[in-house]
Amino acid sequence: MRDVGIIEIKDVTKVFGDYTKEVQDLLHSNESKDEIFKKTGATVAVKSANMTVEQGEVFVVMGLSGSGKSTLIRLINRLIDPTDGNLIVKDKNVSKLSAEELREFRRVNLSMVFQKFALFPFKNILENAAFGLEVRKIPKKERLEKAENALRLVGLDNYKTQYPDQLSGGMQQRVGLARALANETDILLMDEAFSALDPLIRKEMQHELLQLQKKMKKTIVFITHDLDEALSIGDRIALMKDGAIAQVGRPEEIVRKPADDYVKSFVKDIDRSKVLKVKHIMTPRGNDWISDPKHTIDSEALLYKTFDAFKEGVKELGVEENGETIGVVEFDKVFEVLAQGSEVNGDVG
Ligand SMILES: Nc1ncnc2c1ncn2[C@@H]1O[C@H](COP(=O)(O)OP(=O)(O)OP(=O)(O)O)[C@@H](O)[C@H]1O
Repeated sequence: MRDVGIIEIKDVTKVFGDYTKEVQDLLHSNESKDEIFKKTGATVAVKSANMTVEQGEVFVVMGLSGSGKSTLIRLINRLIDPTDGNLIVKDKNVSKLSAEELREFRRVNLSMVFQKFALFPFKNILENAAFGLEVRKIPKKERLEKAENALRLVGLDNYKTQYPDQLSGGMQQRVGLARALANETDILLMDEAFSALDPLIRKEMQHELLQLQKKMKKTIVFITHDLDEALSIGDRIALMKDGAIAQVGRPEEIVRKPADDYVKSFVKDIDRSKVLKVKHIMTPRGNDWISDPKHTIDSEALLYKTFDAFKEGVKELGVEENGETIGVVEFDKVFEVLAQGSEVNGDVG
């Protein structure tokens, strides 16, 4: 892990409309987005946002419609220019790049996956997956090879000669993912990438993304308005409200230690056993480790999956990742986490 994040968002504000002195003063005096719009006609899409995305993590940006998620992701690849603040991606200040530098920078570093993306009906799956590379004028042989590798990663290599209308919605979305993976960039920006899929397929895609991520170790910024999705795939989550970031934290922090009443209201009705994973509450294997517990569970398993073992009288489970025991989860801890309510800023750890 690097000392600094791969993406650093520093005091970034985006205002649509004129950034007049009046707007700036209202922002400084912490006036609400609605009031600023009423008084000036300017929309505050992102407000003094600060966050750091670490290399190799799945960083989820979550919030209601209009909270500023899409604007934030578009600021990262500078499809939108910030009104104020700095965006540092891989040590480069993206706001300062010339048009030419920006094009090259995006090509090497950033790929984007959208909810809806154009698959060309007259191109087969392989050609569709290679389309991003075609735009970049990569020679045909090379781009088809890369696209084929990417299709293999998403489990679609057997379908490469099919056409989009022969594939299900979930499979089509995988082609979109393959198209982004074929670019071989370190960073993937995913904007509501699974939101158009029906619930079961969506769960499946979330699972596959995490499996892929274990192999690829990309840095993924994933936007969603769905709390379950955020909790299930995010290493960390930023929750946005009216353009501001209300909290950044690991899933269990968001659920157990909401930073304010807004975050608390977001998480209050969730079934913790179905969103928190074993890895979220385990005690990591330390120097004082004596021996592996007899019974084990996968680190990605949801908490309710521990119930059967605990019902049998087992008191603790070894937590496994890639066949290695990385920690332990005790019955008492699971019980404590499921039994307690969340406390705003409370010390519940
Ligand atoms: N091009 C634009 N011009 C003016 N206002 C805009 C523009 N794009 C976004 N906005 C406004 O900025 C705010 C943030 O929008 P944004 O699309 O980033 O939110 P979001 O959280 O991604 O919402 P959704 O989930 O509905 O896509 C909203 O109030 C929106 O109306």
